[in-house]
Amino acid sequence: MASLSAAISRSSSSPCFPPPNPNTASLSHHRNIFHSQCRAFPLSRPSLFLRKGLTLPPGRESSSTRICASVADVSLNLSVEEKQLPKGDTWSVHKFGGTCVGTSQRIKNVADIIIKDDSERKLVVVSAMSKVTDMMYDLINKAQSRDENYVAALDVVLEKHTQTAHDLLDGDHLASFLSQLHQDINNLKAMLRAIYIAGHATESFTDFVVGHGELWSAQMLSLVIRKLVTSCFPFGTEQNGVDCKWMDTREVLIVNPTSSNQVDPDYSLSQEGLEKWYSLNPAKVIIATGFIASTPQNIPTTLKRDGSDFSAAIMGALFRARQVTIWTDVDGVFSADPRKVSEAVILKTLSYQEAWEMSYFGANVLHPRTIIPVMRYGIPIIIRNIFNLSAPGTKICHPSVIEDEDKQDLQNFVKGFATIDNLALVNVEGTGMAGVPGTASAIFGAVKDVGANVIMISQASSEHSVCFAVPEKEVKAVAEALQSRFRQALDAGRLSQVAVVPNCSILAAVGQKMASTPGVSATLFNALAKASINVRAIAQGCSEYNITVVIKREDCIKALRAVHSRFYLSRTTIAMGIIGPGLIGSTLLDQLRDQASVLKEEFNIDLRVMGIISSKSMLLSESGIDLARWRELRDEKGEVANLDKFVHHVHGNHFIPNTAIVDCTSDSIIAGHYNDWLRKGIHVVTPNKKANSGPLDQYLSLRALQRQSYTHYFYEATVGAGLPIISTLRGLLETGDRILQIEGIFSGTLSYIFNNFKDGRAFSEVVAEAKEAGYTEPDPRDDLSGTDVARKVIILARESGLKLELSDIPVESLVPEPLRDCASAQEFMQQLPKFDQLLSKKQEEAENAGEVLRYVGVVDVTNKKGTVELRRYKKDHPFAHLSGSDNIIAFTTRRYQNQPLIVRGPGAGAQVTAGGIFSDILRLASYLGAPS
Ligand SMILES: NC(=O)C1=CN([C@@H]2O[C@H](COP(=O)(O)OP(=O)(O)OC[C@H]3O[C@@H](n4cnc5c(N)ncnc54)[C@H](OP(=O)(O)O)[C@@H]3O)[C@@H](O)[C@H]2O)C=CC1
Ligand SMILES: N[C@@H](CC=O)C(=O)O
Ligand code: NA
Repeated sequence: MASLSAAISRSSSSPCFPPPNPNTASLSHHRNIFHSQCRAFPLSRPSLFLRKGLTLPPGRESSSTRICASVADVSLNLSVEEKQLPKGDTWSVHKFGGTCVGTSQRIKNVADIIIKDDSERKLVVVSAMSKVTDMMYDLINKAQSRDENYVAALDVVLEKHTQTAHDLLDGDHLASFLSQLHQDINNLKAMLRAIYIAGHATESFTDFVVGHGELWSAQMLSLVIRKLVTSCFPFGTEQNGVDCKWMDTREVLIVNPTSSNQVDPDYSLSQEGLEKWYSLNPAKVIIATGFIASTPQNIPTTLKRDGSDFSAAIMGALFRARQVTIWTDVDGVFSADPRKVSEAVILKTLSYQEAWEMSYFGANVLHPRTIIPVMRYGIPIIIRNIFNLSAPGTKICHPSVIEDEDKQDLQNFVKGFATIDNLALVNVEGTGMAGVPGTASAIFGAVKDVGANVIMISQASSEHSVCFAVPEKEVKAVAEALQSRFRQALDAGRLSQVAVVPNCSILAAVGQKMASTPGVSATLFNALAKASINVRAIAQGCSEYNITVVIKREDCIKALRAVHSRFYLSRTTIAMGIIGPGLIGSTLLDQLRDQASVLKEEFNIDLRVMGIISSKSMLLSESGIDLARWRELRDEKGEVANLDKFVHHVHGNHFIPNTAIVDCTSDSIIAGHYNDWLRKGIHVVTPNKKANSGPLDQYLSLRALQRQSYTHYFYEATVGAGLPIISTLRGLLETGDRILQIEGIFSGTLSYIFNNFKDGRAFSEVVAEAKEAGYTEPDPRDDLSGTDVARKVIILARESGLKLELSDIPVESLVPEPLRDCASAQEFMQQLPKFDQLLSKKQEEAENAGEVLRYVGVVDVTNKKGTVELRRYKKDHPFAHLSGSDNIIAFTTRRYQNQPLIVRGPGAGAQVTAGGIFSDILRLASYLGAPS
């Protein structure tokens, strides 16, 4: 060691290490380091002098003064008043990190943002260009490990800044910057040489070298601003950019090291330094170096991790700024880690305390120490994304401000969720602990002795156990220490065990208003219970800023999603599974696609189609299928249909509060699952008539189950498609009316056929048109046979309280006898023209009698029976005046006895049917709490 210090001492006069140039402030620091390193001299006076700002000896002006003066310095002509630091609302502070100034284009963008900020005065803190700080550390590492490559590495640093300066500057600005840069590089070369010779760099040497990145970026930015503003105001004086100065914060910011490799700002010395600096450099725009500072002994130092954020916060406090904006590359603080929770949102506001809590739990928020300086003066910090200026960012401020702004916001109760993984729980248990003072002290004393960090503690008031979480890697030592510390108590049975529960995670909910809002923890635990997450331990501080639960590590993401969605997703977010993307299903998907954003924005209804299944294939999605592309996605990512897997997927995501299955098939097997789905809490919406017109006992049990379970089953489109038939009937019944008869034309297909089967047209041709128009059932024989009408009659009859089976309704089939057993609908359609005469004859007979044919259904509630038949009506009868696929349904009731209540309109077709299903889905959302 003796030889090393000798080498350093010698190097001061060595030709390899040129004597410091007294003309620059940075070199006066340089000399201080060098002196303190050699322990040969006390602090040099010139630098202290500078910071005190009393006088500047000739040739000893600060580098900032020098650079500004090289353009035109009018500041020295200002009055004493103008040289006094104005504080308060006029200042806005910005901090730009390394990525924000990573390229010349980005530096220009930063300059643009600063110019556009219309605050009266601006203080801008900049970091070194991205990667430069690492490059500077690398120089030191190379030099002290005697690697000659430090020289080449320094050339790279020089080249990077030279290139950037050429991109950004020209004329005098460029010349003055390059001259300073070369001077600095030469000095660094000399210092690095000394480090190379010594094979060692002290902390202050390192801090001095590393801080150059900030010096260069601050100088460049200030010159770019001058240049840009000058080009905008070529004839101006004050606006012409002269009023922008750069600040070497080592001349202002004074900090004291603390024991934990941190620093504490010395506010009064810094304030003094700032006043002096400002009296020499009064400016409305100041570009200050982040990260670097000096000790009270004038030794260069840094503000350590996240130092530039800290610099900005301290500056904000010193200037009593209006606000401090921290520019980064994210839109703000998320409500949860967006890599784990795709639904995570950017928080508009956070209180200072909430920001602390979130950052403790590893969220990407400011380091707590960054918040302290501004919190003292209630200065808000805004975190914004430089790459997305349209995002307003997250504002961290005093809670009273938040209350004013966000009174309505429910999510204010719990702001965010965070997790800590790789923990173990330690449980010390035994009857001998209760009422014995000192037990907790003995437990945590033993933990401290092995240097473990206790992350959370929980003790039940029965005092029979103390449980705490420590990092997994420390748990073995902790357990051993406790076993040994409590050996006697364990042997004597006063303690029953020291148990370790490995593989745990902590989930924390953070929110200031949790303290004053009853039910927050109930909601949290309810969400965990719903997702089947077992909670191992719980802690809530008296401040109630966070509730912490310990869970199994494997449950962590599931738990995070479950609780996040409970607080952040709208209560009317519905995970939907669509079965049967045929004519009606695919029309529904298109309607959902077109309407989804309006529903979300205006009604807070968030409908997510998590799966689509046909009889052959299915498409599943974790967060919701893009409905603009579902057909392509099905072709690309579709898998073989598996109904169980489908239902499990749609219902099993744990993070969407509601599930609905929409059955758009006409399949009775699918309808047979409704019971099971409702039992599981899955809501069902369908146009499929099979469940309600199937076996009576199954129908009755389905309805009973629905009523008991608070799970909803809607089927308006089963009768009259989108027409309000079921809802009208329900309305009458529920308000105490008595239904006497429901009579009508219930088949859109048969209505269309008989509205158009005239003027000598062929029956089969009109049937083909009805099929083409999408009015028919998948197999048109279901319509022509009268079965479809019979099913509707049964549905309405049962709705009215009649206990009828489908077989109780006699039907008159229009399907020619020989075609009833055709293998397929297609074959039936091909054969049908052969039988056209059958119906033509009936039609002619009616026509000749001045009548029309209509296929009607009747629910005779009084006589408890239903009928379905082809009838003839006079041409002046209301049923004779229909068009298209019109249905007409007349309700004769006690209230509507003389004049029946009539509902009429298109009763078939893809759009109106899908619209009816969609309307049922919205009815479900409104039952779940959507605004009306
Ligand atoms: N058309 C209208 O005006 C009205 C229709 N409705 C009802 O709407 C429903 C749908 O009619 P529509 O769209 O015309 O029929 P489609 O035949 O066009 O579509 C039926 C869909 O269901 C799928 N499917 C059938 N069985 C299964 C199964 N077991 N599992 C999964 N998917 C299955 C089919 O898939 P794949 O293609 O693979 O077989 C197809 O995607 C019917 O119940 C009908 O009564 C109600 C009111 C009016
Ligand atoms: N095929 C049916 C469709 C509606 O239920 C009809 O024609 O009415
Ligand atoms: Na309807």
